[in-house]
Amino acid sequence: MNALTLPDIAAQASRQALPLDWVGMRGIALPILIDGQHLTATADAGVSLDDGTARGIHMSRLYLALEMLDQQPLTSALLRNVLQRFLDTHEGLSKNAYLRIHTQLLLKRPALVSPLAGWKTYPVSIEARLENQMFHVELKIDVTYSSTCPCSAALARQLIQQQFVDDFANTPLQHEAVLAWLGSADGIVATPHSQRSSAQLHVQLQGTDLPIVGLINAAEAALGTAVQTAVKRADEQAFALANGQNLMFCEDAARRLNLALKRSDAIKAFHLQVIHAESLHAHDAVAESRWTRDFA
Ligand SMILES: Nc1nc2c(ncn2[C@@H]2O[C@H](COP(=O)(O)OP(=O)(O)OP(=O)(O)O)[C@@H](O)[C@H]2O)c(=O)[nH]1
Repeated sequence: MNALTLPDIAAQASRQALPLDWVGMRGIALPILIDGQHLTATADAGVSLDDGTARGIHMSRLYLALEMLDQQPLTSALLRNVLQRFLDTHEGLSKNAYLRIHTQLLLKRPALVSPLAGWKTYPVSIEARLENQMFHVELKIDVTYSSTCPCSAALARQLIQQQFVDDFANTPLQHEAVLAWLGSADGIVATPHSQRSSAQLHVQLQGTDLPIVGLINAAEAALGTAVQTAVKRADEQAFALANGQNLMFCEDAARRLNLALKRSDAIKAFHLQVIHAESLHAHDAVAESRWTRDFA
């Protein structure tokens, strides 16, 4: 063997002629560009190995194709080009190509009342595949919000009523006295429980849009109680009002999100899950909803 000739094991014939569904690399570090921001991401890149007699795929070719994602804004068209490069560099070996990108989107969110703002992260996964020449893109996005239990709120209100009856029994009602009572600890003898909650949105996209920020905004608007960033007392009071006006079981949250996602023309189908990390229980309350657009 010539000293300059490197052994190429991948080009050898496989001892067992067997096609494989997915072969590639997981957890490749990568900068990507979304919404004008350079974000740190990891990518899982792979192809099917349809030629069962080939020993292996060419990992370096997939790795190098990912360079296309460095500089250009992430779009559906760019994802498709990367997948096509995977296949072009594996001609005769692979029919299907796969790419998953995991990142944390950073969005600056204004306070509810005060002129402040702060940053919030949203875990996002983008999954693209070119299968039998059909291109598919899916998004997974986590949105965190607050949920106050409507049952607990009703029970608390009943206790407040009872306290009112006790404190004002046989007393002529006077506006000033009632107002003072409402502002005292006796006026709010019980409080409903609320919890930090999370919505996990998994959507299949149609068309050319990659509406990551739009979907997050739509989900937060539908819930009405997104967790906050910078908070002064005026913001906390507005948040208390938002929670009071948006009392939610996990079922309510799932239904609100279902209706909001259906309104997006970019979505072909979705599966959503909401998780209320209960403060009443040591376990979580969970609801799921699926939907597929009817093209009939
Ligand atoms: N197929 C395969 N390659 C692996 C694996 N683990 C590490 N590699 C290495 O990935 C490296 C890159 O493979 P190739 O893309 O075939 O490299 P190459 O032959 O120099 O590149 P080309 O000339 O484009 O084929 C090789 O050094 C492999 O040994 C594995 O499990 N499967």
